[in-house]
Amino acid sequence: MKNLTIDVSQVAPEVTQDMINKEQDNILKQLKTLTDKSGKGNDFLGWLDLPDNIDGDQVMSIEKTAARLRGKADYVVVVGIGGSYLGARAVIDALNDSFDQLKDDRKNPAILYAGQNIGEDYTYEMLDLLKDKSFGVIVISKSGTTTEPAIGFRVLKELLETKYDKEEVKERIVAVTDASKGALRTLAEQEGYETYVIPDDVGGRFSVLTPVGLLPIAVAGYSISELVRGAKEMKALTGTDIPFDKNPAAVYAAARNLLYQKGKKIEIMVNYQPKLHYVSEWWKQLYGESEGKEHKGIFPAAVDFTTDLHSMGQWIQEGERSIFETVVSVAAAKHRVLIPRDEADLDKLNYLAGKRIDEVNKMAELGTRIAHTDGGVPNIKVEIPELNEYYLGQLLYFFEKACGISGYVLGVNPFDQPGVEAYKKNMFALLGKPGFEQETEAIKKRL
Ligand SMILES: O=P(O)(O)OC[C@H]1O[C@H](O)[C@H](O)[C@@H](O)[C@@H]1O
Repeated sequence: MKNLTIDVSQVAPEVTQDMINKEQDNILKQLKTLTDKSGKGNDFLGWLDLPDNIDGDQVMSIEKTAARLRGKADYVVVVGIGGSYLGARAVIDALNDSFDQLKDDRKNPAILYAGQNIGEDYTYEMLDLLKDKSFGVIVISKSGTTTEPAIGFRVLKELLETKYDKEEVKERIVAVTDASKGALRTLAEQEGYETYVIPDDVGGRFSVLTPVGLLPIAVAGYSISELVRGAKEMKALTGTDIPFDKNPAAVYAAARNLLYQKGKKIEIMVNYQPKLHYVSEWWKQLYGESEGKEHKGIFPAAVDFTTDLHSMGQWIQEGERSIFETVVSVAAAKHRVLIPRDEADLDKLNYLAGKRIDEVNKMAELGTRIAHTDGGVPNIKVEIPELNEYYLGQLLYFFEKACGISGYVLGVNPFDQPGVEAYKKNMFALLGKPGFEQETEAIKKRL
């Protein structure tokens, strides 16, 4: 059975294989601190064991709820922000047909997202679409108090209540939140919604393998047991009993921290499959919130290639040399499309006639990698054999594990996000939220 692989052979001259090997002791020490749960933020390490802890009963319960929503609704809106939607969206978009939402013969509901922005037009247009459609809502918030999903849920709940009676509304809403705390928990209990719990010791950005990710993924029609199986395999492949050079998470953490120390302050995640766009978005939150603190941390950025080679390619090739790339590569495409032969050959493409489009994509990938390393952009390559639930499970858990190790190498607590509160405090002060009177007064003086 194939697995995810990592290739760090193209990170020279800044970082050499020898330097990576020399990091071995430090990295394995941080890995042990992580798995022993003896480091910073150790009350948020429940995600480490999720792949082993999810049992058949939990999977069955989630699948049963998913089947109910699938049976009732043509559209299911996932309401959540940050870690409460990015994991689900990463997996669903990676597996969905690119034109899923435009197909009339879909077997599963179209998944829509709300509460991840406060765009009034976005909200209006979603309500306008759904007003005469059959829809359901999965509302997800660990804290249960985040403003964006609270607004998103309030308007969708109101729409559901105008369309259906109380009992039917209950059948169409599922809440995923804290076991006992928060406004969403209180509301769900008052209204009698079905609920799933986000464990206390799992932070939002590490929650894709809890009902936060699993329920929407199951509603979209994908196998959550395969996803968990992949994560479980990656847990074993990144355990403390695995030698450093065979542990992809250890090697990734070592290489990116060495690059950072050499002045490579920005890591660009690269994909060659548009379906992976939201995997990069999920990864950006995972690494950005985990490492960006104490005025330290690699800035996680992302591009979709070859699309962005025609917009950002110039900067990457010849701009400031403060970047490195991590390419997420998928070895095999799911479908075959051959490039046709053309009599006139005006576009001079006949030399490619009969070749698969993926072959061209792969040569673009290889050519870009060589060009970028030649241009002073070190390259890490992470490869999965194909895009399916199992390998996505491996990929997600790999990045989570490496993030924990990497944050410890950097010396920060990778499992908190105190800085996110600053904008919220100002927004509440500006909006005149009760309890923020002093802040309101102070901020008004600055306007
Ligand atoms: O699930 P929630 O409590 O609504 O939080 C949703 C997101 O917003 C917060 O502000 C945090 O920065 C994120 O880490 C979190 O994933």
